[in-house]
Amino acid sequence: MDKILIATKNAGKAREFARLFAPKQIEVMTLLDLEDVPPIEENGQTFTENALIKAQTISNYLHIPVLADDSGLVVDALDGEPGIYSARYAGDHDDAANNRKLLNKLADVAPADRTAHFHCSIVVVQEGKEPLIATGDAYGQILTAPRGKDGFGYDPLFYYPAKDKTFAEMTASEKNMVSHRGLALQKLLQDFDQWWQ
Ligand SMILES: O=c1[nH]c(=O)c2ncn([C@@H]3O[C@H](COP(=O)(O)OP(=O)(O)OP(=O)(O)O)[C@@H](O)[C@H]3O)c2[nH]1
Ligand SMILES: [Mg+2]
Repeated sequence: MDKILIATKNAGKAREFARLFAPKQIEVMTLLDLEDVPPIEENGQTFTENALIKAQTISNYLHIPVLADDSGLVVDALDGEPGIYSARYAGDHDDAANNRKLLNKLADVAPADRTAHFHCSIVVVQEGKEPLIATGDAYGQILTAPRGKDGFGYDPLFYYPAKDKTFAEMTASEKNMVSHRGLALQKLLQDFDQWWQ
C-alpha cells in the first residue's frame, strides 16, 4: 500500500485525511507518528504560503513526497478574522479559548450578519516537481452557542445551512462530503494520480 506523509500535528486533520485517502488505498502518516521533526514556522501571509512552508520544510528534511494543509475560519463581520491565525486566535491550539474569543467578538452581531467560511489550502510537494495545489471553501454561519460533540476546532459553532447541522453534529463522512478540506482534497485528487507517478 502506498503511504503519504502529511505535515500536520493536528489529530483532527489526521483523522479526516486518513478517511479521505482510504478509498485510494493510500495509508496516511503524520508528524504525530514521527519522533524528530524540524520546527515549522508558519510565517506566510496566506493559507497557501503556509501550506507550502509546512510541506517543503518536511520534504527537505525527509526527501519524500509530503502533503500539507493550512486552513482556518474566515468571519465576514470580523474582516476575515481569525483567518490564518485560526489555530492561535486566543490560545495556541486552545479550541475552547478560541471559540470563546470568537463568541465574544461577535456578541453584538445579529444572526444574519454572522456569515463565515472555512478555507483550506492543500499542497503536495516532491523534490524536482512543481507543487500540486488545491483549495476548498465551505460557507455557513457562526451560532451564538456551540452545538454537537464531533469534529475539532470551531466545528461546534459553524452552522452549515444546507444540512441544517453544525460541522460538530455531522458524522466524519458527512463533514468530509461538504467541508473545505473534503472539497480541496477532491480537487487535488483529480490531478494526483498523474502527479504521483
Ligand atoms: O472547526 C474547525 N473545523 C475544521 O475543519 C477546521 N480546519 C481548520 N480549522 C481551524 O483552523 C486551524 C488550522 O490551523 P493550521 O492549518 O495551522 O493547522 P494546525 O496548526 O491546527 O495544525 P498543522 O497542520 O499546522 O500542524 C485549526 O487549528 C482550527 O482552529 C478548523 N476548525
Ligand atoms: Mg498550524
